[in-house]
Amino acid sequence: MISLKNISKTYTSENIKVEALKNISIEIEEGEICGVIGFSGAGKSTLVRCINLLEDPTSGKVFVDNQELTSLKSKELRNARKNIGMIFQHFNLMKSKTVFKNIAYPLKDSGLSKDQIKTRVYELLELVGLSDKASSYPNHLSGGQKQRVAIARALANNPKVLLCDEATSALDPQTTQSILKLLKDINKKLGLTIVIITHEMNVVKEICDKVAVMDNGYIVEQNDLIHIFTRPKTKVTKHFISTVFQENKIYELLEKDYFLKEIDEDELLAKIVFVGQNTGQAFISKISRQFKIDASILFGNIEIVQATPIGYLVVKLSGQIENILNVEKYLKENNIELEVIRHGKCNNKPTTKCS
Ligand SMILES: Nc1ncnc2c1ncn2[C@@H]1O[C@H](COP(=O)(O)OP(=O)(O)OP(=O)(O)O)[C@@H](O)[C@H]1O
Repeated sequence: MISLKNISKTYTSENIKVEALKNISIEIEEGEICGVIGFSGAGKSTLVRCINLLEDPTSGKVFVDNQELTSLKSKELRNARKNIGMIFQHFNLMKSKTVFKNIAYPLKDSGLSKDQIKTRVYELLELVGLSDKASSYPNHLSGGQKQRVAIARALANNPKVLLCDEATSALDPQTTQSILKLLKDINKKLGLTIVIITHEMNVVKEICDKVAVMDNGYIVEQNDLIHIFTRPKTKVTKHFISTVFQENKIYELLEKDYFLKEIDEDELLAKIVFVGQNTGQAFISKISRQFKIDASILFGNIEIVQATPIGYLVVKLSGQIENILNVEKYLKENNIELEVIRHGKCNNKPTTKCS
């Protein structure tokens, strides 16, 4: 549905050049929800604004619904843009107009009669759960309600794509959940393709099928959600995953706790990540029995990602080095990821693998 091919974008102002996007390519399938995550300044907004050509790429091609937008003249582009709705962090509603008029606004040149517009607006109000707010003004609505109006307005022309630029960043966690649920419902009901820009992995975790991770103008990693969660490759992806599992807090605790910091020669501190069916297996007692090692669970967490449980444990394994290496091998063979945090034999240096 969306295809970006070798997109670069360089901003030039007062002779200063900023390369916001560097040769980016991504394919987003019809009906998919794709999250774009990255730190501030990574290029996320620029990327999403290149999809509807609110920003003109410096080079590269943009295709939406099999149409190359980058080759269109301005009138054709205006028409093509009706296929792409967009919502923003601060809602961008017209304060002096009622909810009804805000939603009706994009329909003004649609050729629909007054009655048809009224029917359409009420349909949209029902879709976003605000049937009783038609005559309210934006200032009398909560943040979540304002974003619902913005969603209704973005969907007025029956677009096939919805772009969401930090759409939940100004909302509290509970309202964020309700807006994400609404987006998921709309995605299912209308088969809408959705691109969500965010800096929160919890948002991605909640509704995305696929994730693109951005850093310094590049997409450094893109994959389906479970893959990103269980086998992140880059440092920046690992950082975002760790925010969900609260990994940083775990490491802080480990640093503070003298006894864990100074583990014995025959001890190993490791992170174990396991997915789906593996979460139900008694692999801790299995490795303990089979390889004659002691295994203590120091921290544990199971997150549900797209209806798939992902388990995360920090364990201390004690035993002979050969046995511990066999444990590593066994877990790998069973598709369970083990990452060494610290090994006693390596003078407690973090993330050092011993053999
Ligand atoms: N209109 C502009 N003129 C010049 N530079 C710009 C412009 N818009 C963005 N930039 C620069 O391009 C880079 C990418 O910005 P962008 O807003 O796309 O990042 P972002 O990941 O969306 O950041 P944030 O999460 O803070 O919104 C930044 O270095 C930014 O300063």
